[in-house]
Amino acid sequence: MEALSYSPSPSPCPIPSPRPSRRVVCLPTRCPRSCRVMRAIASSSSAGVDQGTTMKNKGCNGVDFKDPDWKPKFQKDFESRFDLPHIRDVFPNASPIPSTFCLRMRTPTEDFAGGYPSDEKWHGYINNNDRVLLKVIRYSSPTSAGAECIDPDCTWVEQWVHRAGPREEIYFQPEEVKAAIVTCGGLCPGLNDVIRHIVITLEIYGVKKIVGIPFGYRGFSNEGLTEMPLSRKVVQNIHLSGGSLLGVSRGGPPISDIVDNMEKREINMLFVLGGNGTHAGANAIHNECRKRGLKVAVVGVPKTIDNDILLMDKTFGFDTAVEEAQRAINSAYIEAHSAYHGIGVVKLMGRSSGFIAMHASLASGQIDICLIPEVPFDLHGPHGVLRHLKYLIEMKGSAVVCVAEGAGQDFLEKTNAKDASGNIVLSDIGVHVQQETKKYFKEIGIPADIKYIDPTYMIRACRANASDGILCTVLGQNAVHGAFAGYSGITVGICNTHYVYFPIPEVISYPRAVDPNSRMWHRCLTSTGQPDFI
Ligand SMILES: Nc1ncnc2c1ncn2[C@@H]1O[C@H](COP(=O)(O)OP(=O)(O)O)[C@@H](O)[C@H]1O
Ligand SMILES: O=P(O)(O)OC[C@H]1O[C@](O)(COP(=O)(O)O)[C@@H](O)[C@@H]1O
Ligand SMILES: [Mg+2]
Repeated sequence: MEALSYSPSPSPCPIPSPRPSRRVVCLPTRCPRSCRVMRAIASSSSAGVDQGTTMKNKGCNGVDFKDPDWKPKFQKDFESRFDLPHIRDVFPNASPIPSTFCLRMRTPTEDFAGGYPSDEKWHGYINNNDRVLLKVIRYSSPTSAGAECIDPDCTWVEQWVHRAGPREEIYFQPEEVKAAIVTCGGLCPGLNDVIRHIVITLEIYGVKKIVGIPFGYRGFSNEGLTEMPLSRKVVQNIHLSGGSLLGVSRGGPPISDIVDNMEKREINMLFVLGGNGTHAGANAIHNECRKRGLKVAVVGVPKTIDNDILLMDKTFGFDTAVEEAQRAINSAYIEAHSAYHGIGVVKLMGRSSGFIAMHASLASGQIDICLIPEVPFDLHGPHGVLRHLKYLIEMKGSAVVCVAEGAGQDFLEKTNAKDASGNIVLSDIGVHVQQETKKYFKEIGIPADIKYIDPTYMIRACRANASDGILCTVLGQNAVHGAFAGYSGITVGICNTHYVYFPIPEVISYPRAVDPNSRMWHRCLTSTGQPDFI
């Protein structure tokens, strides 16, 4: 094959045409989407930032920046938002007992007779007042790359969240606990690892009654689905395979029915593994339990390979999914590279967030065009994707496109269909890109060999890799610690490499998305060499 000289982009500049820099100028949480993306349009040379009249004086959290005390007020508000709901809020007289969690276990037959591990002191407890910094960069200017500012001057405001871990005092007697685990939504690598570690940790606390709820929230309906007794023995090897031991589902009964069912089964600790929808459900269950005066701890573990949960470094399974996507991308690359004028198209998951596509493209280094829902593009026209594909075929003989499932939905006919959970059923952008590419090359009279690969379910049905396995372990353990500490309506996450608890509403107020002005997206663009497609 003749070697062609290749410059990654038709423009003289290898990086796509300069965009106006975008700054998120308010705290993401609690901001409506319109406000959240309110941005300072600053020319890259401009030191000053025109934040628009709204942001000049009033932030989207309703903060009046003219008020000299806005900062302490903001911090107070932040603290109350991130305060963790606790059993004591409903049962003020609930008194704690010393923790039964101890890592220095003795052989059960000797010192374990009472059901608890050794009573030897283990000084590894978390203090209730321990905190983790949510934001760790002190931006000196709103024009600093990636600056997330609260006020127009980008003032440094410490934002602390609660540290996760075992407490010295607990609010549940282990022998009175009936713990249930439920996995909802789509699959994700690592679900079994989390289940395993929740069960193991519960047993270390001394809990004997542990059950799995089959097939997500549906398992709480009266559909004849029986709960699955869980123990260390049952879960010992479940992490060796993907999927969920308990099964998953979308949809399910109303919240009041779920809580009725929990009451009937006497469940007073519920561990909920799922994404945005599942967490909305978990929070509603938590509120319903409070309304009914039930002493129940509801704790979430965020599960989404889309990585679209707010405030966390990442969610479990994401790394595995990205790694697994490499296989599909590499196959597409080999197919494309081996064919005469070969074009590979790979569709990856990502309903509204393009994290998997972006990270997989970046990791592979084999993608020429990455299309994600957050970045609009034209397929046709002088700046469209197809024109660029022609350029790539002429210049280097092959090309590989990675498209996230939620990208380019405007080009497709809307089905208006929803799945059982109420999520919009998307049309297939991968097939569309494939078909339009075929048509385009036929029209312009250039032969092209287009191969479409859709590894959608393969990347989420696999077993967690080692680093996700460890993440799942820590999250699962911390979920149990949170419940025993008396918290409810919380979820657990990794934040700046530390493990923390968040009140559920703070992490699901909207799906986390790729910022098209982030340095990561720009890194992806430098890797693909793609221009703007608008
Ligand atoms: N707003 C909501 N309130 C209560 N339950 C919800 C809500 N949205 C979704 N659910 C329930 O959560 C479960 C999982 O939701 P789904 O959107 O399918 O997955 P994910 O949790 O991964 O986002 C389903 O059983 C669904 O019925
Ligand atoms: O075919 P299913 O089960 O609806 O799953 C498809 C969906 O799963 C996801 O990967 C993850 O969705 P959830 O977080 O809601 O499970 C989406 O990107 C995708 O649209
Ligand atoms: Mg979801």
